[in-house]
Amino acid sequence: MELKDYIATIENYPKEGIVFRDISPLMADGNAYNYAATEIVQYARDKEIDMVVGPEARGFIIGCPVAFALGVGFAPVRKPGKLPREVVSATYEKEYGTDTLTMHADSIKSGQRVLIVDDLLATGGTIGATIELVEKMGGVVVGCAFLIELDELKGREKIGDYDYKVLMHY
Ligand SMILES: O=P(O)(O)OC[C@H]1O[C@H](OP(=O)(O)OP(=O)(O)O)[C@H](O)[C@@H]1O
Ligand SMILES: Nc1ncnc2[nH]cnc12
Repeated sequence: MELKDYIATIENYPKEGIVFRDISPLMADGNAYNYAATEIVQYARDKEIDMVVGPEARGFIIGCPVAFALGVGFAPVRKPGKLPREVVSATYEKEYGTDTLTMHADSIKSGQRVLIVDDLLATGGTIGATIELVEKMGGVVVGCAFLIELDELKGREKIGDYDYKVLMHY
């Protein structure tokens, strides 16, 4: 299946100069959605994953079906103020200023093997902070999977030597 047929490209959204890659046509097509999630499940199958972790909001869309298919739990990464119990936090640099992500402090047990799933890798700030959060709780990041990588933004550098899988490059 040619997954790029299910990605909409919107120029100058949400700001002038940004080329937005929209996954909603892929989500709207049952075969494409199933195919994409299954590709990630196959990547993860032999990694003995204990938990899938995904950043809000689009990381939930692809991370939850992957966790369900693997028969493991899903732990959300959220923006500050959204989780009601004790959290761990990680702050990362954005193009202008900083941003913070949080997870419930008990959402990963020490030694658990974690797959991080998100829709898109851009500058890598989100994946870098998510790896930091998982490791703060003693989790072991055994893989990272994305539908899309925007190669020019070099988010790959934030992943370093961690294993990763991408279904589409732009
Ligand atoms: O590699 P980065 O530069 O960190 O960018 C990638 C992140 O940006 C988008 O999420 P966004 O923060 O727009 O939130 P959303 O999923 O709620 O739309 C995308 O879903 C990734 O999580
Ligand atoms: N160009 C882009 N398209 C869609 N989601 C994004 N998240 C960060 N950059 C993005």
